[in-house]
Amino acid sequence: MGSVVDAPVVVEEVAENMLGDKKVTVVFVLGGPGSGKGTQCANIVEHFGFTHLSAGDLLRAEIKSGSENGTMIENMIKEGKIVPSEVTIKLLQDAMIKNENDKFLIDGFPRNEENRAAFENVTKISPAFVLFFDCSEEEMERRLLGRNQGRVDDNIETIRKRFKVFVESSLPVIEHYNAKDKVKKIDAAKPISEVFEDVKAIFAPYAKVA
Ligand SMILES: Nc1ncnc2c1ncn2[C@@H]1O[C@H](COP(=O)(O)OP(=O)(O)O)[C@@H](O)[C@H]1O
Ligand SMILES: Nc1ccn([C@@H]2O[C@H](COP(=O)(O)OP(=O)(O)O)[C@@H](O)[C@H]2O)c(=O)n1
Ligand SMILES: [Mg+2]
Repeated sequence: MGSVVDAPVVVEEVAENMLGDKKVTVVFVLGGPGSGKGTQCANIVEHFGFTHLSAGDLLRAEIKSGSENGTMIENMIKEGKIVPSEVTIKLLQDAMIKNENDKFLIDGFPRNEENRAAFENVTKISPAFVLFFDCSEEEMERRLLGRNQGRVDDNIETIRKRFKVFVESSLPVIEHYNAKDKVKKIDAAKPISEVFEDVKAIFAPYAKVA
């Protein structure tokens, strides 16, 4: 009988950041509700050739499509609660597979530890970095109440609940990545163009080759 020490070690290779046969770059864009994630993602798409995937937009599209999960998602959004990870991850994964780009901004995800761990386990994708828009609740509240997109969750009652969820569930995710030196924090309280100047400096290495 061969000793345990002599036994060949079989290392199972897990291909990191592969989506089918393409290698992808993913940036998580996080920050409280109203911090300007969607606004800045649109700028990044235009200047740096990323594809923007907003978890909230994908969930709202799922409600509109009349999917069997629609009512559950709608109720959770109205309450400011976080939809079960499997639903959101499937939407994000499908969107990345369908798109031929290999650079994605994932906006508003992961919003809690369950989101984060499940995404890592299911996709084996880790973010290149996490862009964190830091903004006071006072300013975010002002922006959300003026957003005027007809959203069922942009009312003061739901906004308060979303702030609480952000502090209790989403900030720990940012802390997790901060401990790995992966967080790039931006002062998001400034005017849109000034915030984008700071964003641009971070994305410079990803500049499109003309
Ligand atoms: N830096 C900023 N200064 C003032 N208003 C902003 C700024 N960034 C975004 N906004 C406005 O605030 C609202 C929320 O922005 P949005 O990008 O939808 O935030 P998020 O996706 O983080 O909730 C929108 O009406 C947007 O036009
Ligand atoms: N990862 C996510 C992202 C959004 N959501 C839900 O979608 C709502 C709106 O998310 P959003 O990212 O569009 O909101 P903003 O931060 O952009 O204002 C959240 O309050 C959650 O109810 C979720 O459940 N899980
Ligand atoms: Mg948004």
